[in-house]
Amino acid sequence: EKQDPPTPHPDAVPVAQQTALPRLSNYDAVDEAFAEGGALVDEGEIVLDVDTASKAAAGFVSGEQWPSYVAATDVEPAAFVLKGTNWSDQAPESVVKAARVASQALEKRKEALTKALAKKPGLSQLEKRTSKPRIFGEVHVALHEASSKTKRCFAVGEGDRDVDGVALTAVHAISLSGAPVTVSSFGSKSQQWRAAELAPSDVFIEGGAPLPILTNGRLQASSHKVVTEESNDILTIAVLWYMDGDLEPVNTVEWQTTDGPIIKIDKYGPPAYPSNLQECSTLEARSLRIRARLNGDFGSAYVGHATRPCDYDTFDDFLEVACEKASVETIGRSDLAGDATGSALSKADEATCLAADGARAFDARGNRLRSIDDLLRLARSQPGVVGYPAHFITNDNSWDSRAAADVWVVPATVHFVWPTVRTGHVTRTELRDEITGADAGHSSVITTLSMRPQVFRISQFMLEHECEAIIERNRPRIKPSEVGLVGRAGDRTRTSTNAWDTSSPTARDVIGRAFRLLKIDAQRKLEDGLQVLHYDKTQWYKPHVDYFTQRNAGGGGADEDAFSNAVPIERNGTNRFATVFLYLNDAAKGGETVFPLSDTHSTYNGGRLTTPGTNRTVGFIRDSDAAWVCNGESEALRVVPRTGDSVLFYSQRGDASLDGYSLHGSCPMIEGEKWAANLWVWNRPRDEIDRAKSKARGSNGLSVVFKNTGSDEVELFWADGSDLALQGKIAPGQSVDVNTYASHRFVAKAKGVDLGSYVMKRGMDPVVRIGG
Ligand SMILES: O=C(O)CCC(=O)C(=O)O
Ligand SMILES: [Fe+2]
Repeated sequence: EKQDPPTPHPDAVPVAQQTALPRLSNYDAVDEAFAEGGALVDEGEIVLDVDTASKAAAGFVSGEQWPSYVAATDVEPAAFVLKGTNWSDQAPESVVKAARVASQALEKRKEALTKALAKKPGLSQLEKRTSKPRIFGEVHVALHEASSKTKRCFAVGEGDRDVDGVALTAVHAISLSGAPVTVSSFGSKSQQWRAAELAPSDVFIEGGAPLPILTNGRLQASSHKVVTEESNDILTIAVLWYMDGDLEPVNTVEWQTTDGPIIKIDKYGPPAYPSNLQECSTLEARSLRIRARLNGDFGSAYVGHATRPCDYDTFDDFLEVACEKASVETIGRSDLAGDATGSALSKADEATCLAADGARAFDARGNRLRSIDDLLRLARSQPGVVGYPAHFITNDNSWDSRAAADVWVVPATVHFVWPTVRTGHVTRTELRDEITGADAGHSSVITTLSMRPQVFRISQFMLEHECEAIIERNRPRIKPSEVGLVGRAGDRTRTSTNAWDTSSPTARDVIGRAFRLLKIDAQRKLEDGLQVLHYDKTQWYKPHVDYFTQRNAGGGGADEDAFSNAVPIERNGTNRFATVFLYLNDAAKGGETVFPLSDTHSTYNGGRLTTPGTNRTVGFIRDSDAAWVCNGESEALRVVPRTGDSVLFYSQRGDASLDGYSLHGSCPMIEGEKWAANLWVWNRPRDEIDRAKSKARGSNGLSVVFKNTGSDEVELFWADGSDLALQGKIAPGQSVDVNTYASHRFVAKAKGVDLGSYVMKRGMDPVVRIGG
């Protein structure tokens, strides 16, 4: 389903053309046109004949300057806006009457509309900023000639300085032939078209945008698209009310009055309201494209909006408004979820957009934005059309335009996720710590490798000597890898060996850098420490996901409920969020990190291996497919290890839902050896799993040391039914630690001869001596 472009006003006129717009100088000419044409005006029923309306429109277009209102576009619809304390004295009678009908209809519905609006997301904060409750009225008149197919009327209000306004519009569409017309209105929040049949005295009412959509610095209440018979000219008279900061206005609303000075409205011109910021008083004030990084699939929330930084007095106001608006546009949109389940993004609406709660904003290169000045600097650096950056109004449907934004807002409780933009997209980033200055000068290049799952190569993430230091420290410490909540020796899906490095100085440096890459404040409880991995020839790691599900957290034998808090999208849920995977050497051949479900498959839709499994079978993949994704025929993304590079991928989408597409593994080593390390970073502190882990250990899990007390090398096997799975080789005098379970059985051999069989029991001596 094709999306409408984000906020940009479809009539957005490039600056160069704006100055060419005609201005009306003489209202009398308009009025005369109406009068001469013999407008038929009755109470409650207003009919203009085509000739009258056309003349009026022509009058608008050919005029020069007209005080207290502006004017017309040179393209259809011919439109004008009436505004100011005395506009009703100036407007043609017919327009005044029609506007009054519309406004009265609005008045009748006021209570219901404001109640409905109060329930909408984003308005809960309104009270906080309530200043003096005021309601402004404004009338938009547009003539839609019969010849055009698309007839639109935009009710565009003035920018609300503190951008918390609520707008309501009523449209009175008058068919000039007297036949009923259909008016469709596009709800800026619902993002849906609503249609109504209008008889001449009917008024179509729309509860307007609860949050501002600033278009050219204006509050766009709603846009009305008029659909009618081709042979029918239409005059639309839209009455726009906008309320400043109060949902229950105490004033009586008089549609035809506004307090405050006469304000010149120039539909495409500079804002008519005062701003503390000089920047806002010029046409050069640019909008920024705002998106929330809430849905990760396809790279980003490609629903976004534009706003001008100069319209905000404080950065926190900007953040709150931009974030709530972007969130509202994203949440509940199943079409943005993009996964097999099609489940809408929803839980993230619990996330708050208040800076004080931890909401933040970043530019597209991951730089944290902290002030209006930061925003203005960014806006000034944008090429393109004033008001709308050129790439924002493009028809180009490519991922670039859909997935790009100037500002990425991140509500509190979720994390920044690097915009993927498109495969091959490159960003350079500084990994310096803003506070301590650590890693100054260390910049890396981030290249998008896959949109779904979200995978990036970070080149030059580590220096060569750091890689060497980590290898050398851990070479003597590695032992057969553990998988799962309580490591299960003997899990044959993983044949590499590993060691945990949580504290060496190099490990700490690298972990700090990884947090800076992720834009998360470093915290021990958010990481698992560096896990160093070593693969010898033929060793591999079957594709899996790095996050825990209630199923895999059980560790195959541990309490199934051991870890019940594994749904990160739930309140306080925590799980692995991102993996920063480090390549410590160039693997000679094989050993690529493979992503079987990556969108790099040309047969992605409907092809082999394109579903992320089900909730209970996350990461499920047949052995034959696991082998297939590693051979050349498959187009699965395979990341070739390169010394010092890292691959970053996310196990959670931007709204903190788990992403089954993050399935990945290590292809078997064909030649040489592979040294690598992973850092798993959680979305919230991992206390919960630590508790679950000790509970599991306490019930069924055991930690046992197998010590070779003989003089021959011992091979230790885990007996999986009748299969023997090699766990590792133990040199004479050496030992290995194994995490296992009561009732599991191990077999030791030397030179192919059985030395013994050992059944694990609770309360057993944790040191098992083999041989000698
Ligand atoms: O070795 C690799 O390339 C992947 C390892 C992995 O998936 C992990 O450590 O979780
Ligand atoms: Fe993994």
